[in-house]
Amino acid sequence: MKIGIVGTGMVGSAAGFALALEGVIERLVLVDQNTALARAQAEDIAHAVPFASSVMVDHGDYDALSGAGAVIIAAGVSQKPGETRMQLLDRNAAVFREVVGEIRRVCPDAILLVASNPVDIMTDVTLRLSGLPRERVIGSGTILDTARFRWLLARHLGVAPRSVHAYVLGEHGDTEVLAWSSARVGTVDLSRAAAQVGAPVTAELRERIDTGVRRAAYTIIEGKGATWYGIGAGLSRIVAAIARDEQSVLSVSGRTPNLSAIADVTLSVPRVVGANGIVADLMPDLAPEESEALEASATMLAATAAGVTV
Ligand SMILES: NC(=O)C1=CN([C@@H]2O[C@H](COP(=O)(O)OP(=O)(O)OC[C@H]3O[C@@H](n4cnc5c(N)ncnc54)[C@H](O)[C@@H]3O)[C@@H](O)[C@H]2O)C=CC1
Ligand SMILES: CC(=O)C(=O)O
Repeated sequence: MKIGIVGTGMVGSAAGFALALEGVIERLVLVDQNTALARAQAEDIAHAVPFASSVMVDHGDYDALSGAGAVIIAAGVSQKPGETRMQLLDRNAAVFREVVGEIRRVCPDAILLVASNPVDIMTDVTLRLSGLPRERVIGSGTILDTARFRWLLARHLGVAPRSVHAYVLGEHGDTEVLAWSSARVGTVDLSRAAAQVGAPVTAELRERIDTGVRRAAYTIIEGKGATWYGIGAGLSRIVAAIARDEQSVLSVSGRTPNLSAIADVTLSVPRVVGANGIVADLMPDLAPEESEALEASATMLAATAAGVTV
């Protein structure tokens, strides 16, 4: 599969690097309004290929995306220290009005994979700008928050993150919902598993992990200006699910027609992802307070998206 990346700053280049190492695609094309940057990133990533795979890495203008099966959009501005994701909305919506039209002109059938923030709103904007069916417009959503949740739980429990099955739902942002009640270790309910490995889940631990997940971007941006490795790997994971038609369950953002009382809202729940994009949604059972928090997140996202004219 040929994959395009539009926006080759920290996030786009990290995704490209992860894809080059993973090697599940055949071709990678990098596009940026800063053509010197796209060229340099492509050359640098290409120099990693001989160590890992045989992905063909190029840069180019939009026409070079022709034939791409999926295009990652990581163009636009990112948060400065202290800034929220939502504060990027107007600037990134303006970028997307240009970028989505160009991608659609060249590769009308490509799946669009949105990373730019606020990612749920940008995914909704992309869906409306592109006119694509909902299954072909995917936001990275809470794939990164879910990884952060699993990482912190795994460290506490002393098990591999891959053996922790837990999801973050709703917004990729301040109102996100950690689904503690449906978390499992192997097949065992989290609190019973925690008791069995001698690492109980206390209220203090829940508070610490909740803050660690919800505030991760802020603390990393404070320390190094941006986040890129986690999301780069997450984007590569979503592309792999598409390229290999895996039908893997991933927490990604997409238009959701049937979430409680809200008719149409773009947010994350676990979804089955394969060659055609989002194939099905898999809503976990939630505790009442988690359902309430998810509804609040959805209400905020639906109202914010409705305020953006495309
Ligand atoms: N979804 C997630 O989990 C995450 C999302 N992000 C978001 O990803 C986005 C990119 O972040 P970074 O790579 O750190 O920013 P960056 O500033 O390093 O890169 C953005 C790139 O977009 C390019 N660009 C801007 N306008 C463009 C246009 N009209 N056409 C083509 N290219 C254009 C710029 O030239 C720049 O190279 C931000 O919105 C950031 O908040 C960042 C981390 C995690
Ligand atoms: C920046 C961002 O959205 C994140 O690292 O979660």
